[in-house]
Amino acid sequence: MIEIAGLSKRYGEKLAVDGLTFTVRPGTVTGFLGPNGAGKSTTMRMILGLDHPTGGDVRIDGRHYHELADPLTYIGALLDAKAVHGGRSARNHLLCLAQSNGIPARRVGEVLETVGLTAVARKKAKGFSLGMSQRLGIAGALLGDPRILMFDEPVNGLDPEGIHWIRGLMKSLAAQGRTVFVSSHLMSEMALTADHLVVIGQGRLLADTTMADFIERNSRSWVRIRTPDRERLLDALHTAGIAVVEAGDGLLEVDGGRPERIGELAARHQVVLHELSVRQSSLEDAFMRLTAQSVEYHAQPEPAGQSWGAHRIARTAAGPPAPKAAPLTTPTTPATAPTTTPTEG
Ligand SMILES: Nc1ncnc2c1ncn2[C@@H]1O[C@H](COP(=O)(O)OP(=O)(O)OP(=O)(O)O)[C@@H](O)[C@H]1O
Repeated sequence: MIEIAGLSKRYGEKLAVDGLTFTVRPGTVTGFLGPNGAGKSTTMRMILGLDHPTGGDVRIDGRHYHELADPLTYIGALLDAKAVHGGRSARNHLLCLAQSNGIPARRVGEVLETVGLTAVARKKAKGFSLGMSQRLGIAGALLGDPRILMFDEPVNGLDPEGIHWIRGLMKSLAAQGRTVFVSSHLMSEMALTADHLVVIGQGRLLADTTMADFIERNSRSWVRIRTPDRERLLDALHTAGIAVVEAGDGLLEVDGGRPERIGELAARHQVVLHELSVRQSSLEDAFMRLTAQSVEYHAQPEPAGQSWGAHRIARTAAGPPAPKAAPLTTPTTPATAPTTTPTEG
């Protein structure tokens, strides 16, 4: 277990980590998400005692990192895949780590096998691709057979087979009851791997919740309609008490995922439909909404409005709700209230 309490880190004027409190528990993969510069790596460095906190506390199974004898046997980490002496072979690099942590040399062969580097074990690390270096870093993390594993952006540089492999590895480590803490800035990646999510932005905690809860709160669907009989359909929808928004390009949208009622209503009023489709918001969109205020480096202005930024049609009695980002901090227990409000009877 990793316990983080009121953790802060200041670099001069920059408050990189700002009062973070959360716990990473065993038996699950916990995804650590945040946009670039959010403070993920700084937090991970403080967990490993590589950076000194300005305030707060980090404990690994109840102890500070520097209090751990043979720390690699408690917590294994991959922070920077290229932080390896390039002149050493993969095998020698791991042997040095093993010797300094009281780990038997036979583990070196085992972890090289696990990460698929046996064939290049005697090659110098400086010749490794980023993907091979990631695998070597993961081998180093696994070396001491630790109960806690921490990976900073582990899929970086891996090919699709490698990405598939690392997902499986993380899940199997968690299934063995280990604590697995993995950072990413890709929600879509975490959705496939993590059971729990800790989201930060500009060093602050934005969400600490289960993946299932995040999906339940943020999975929205709506019905998209294209019709040449726009006015007649609007009248019919209005009379039926169904709220609708105009989404530009002549498109109409109704919150919720029940196209049957709209299709039947259109048929009753002899309205021609050119499109009636159910659309689903992506978790990546939800993550971007959650962190929108805390993105440090914008490559370009905010993208032109998703449909829900579209203006509501004045004649509707009650339009569908604006999208809700997850609350600033969410409980670890599943939520009961869905974010989508039904718009029709
Ligand atoms: N040694 C340092 N000196 C000064 N500022 C630093 C230092 N390390 C990190 N920072 C700053 O602290 C903030 C958090 O950086 P950090 O690398 O922890 O973010 P991150 O979430 O890991 O980002 P990324 O996803 O881009 O790796 C950034 O603004 C960064 O510029």
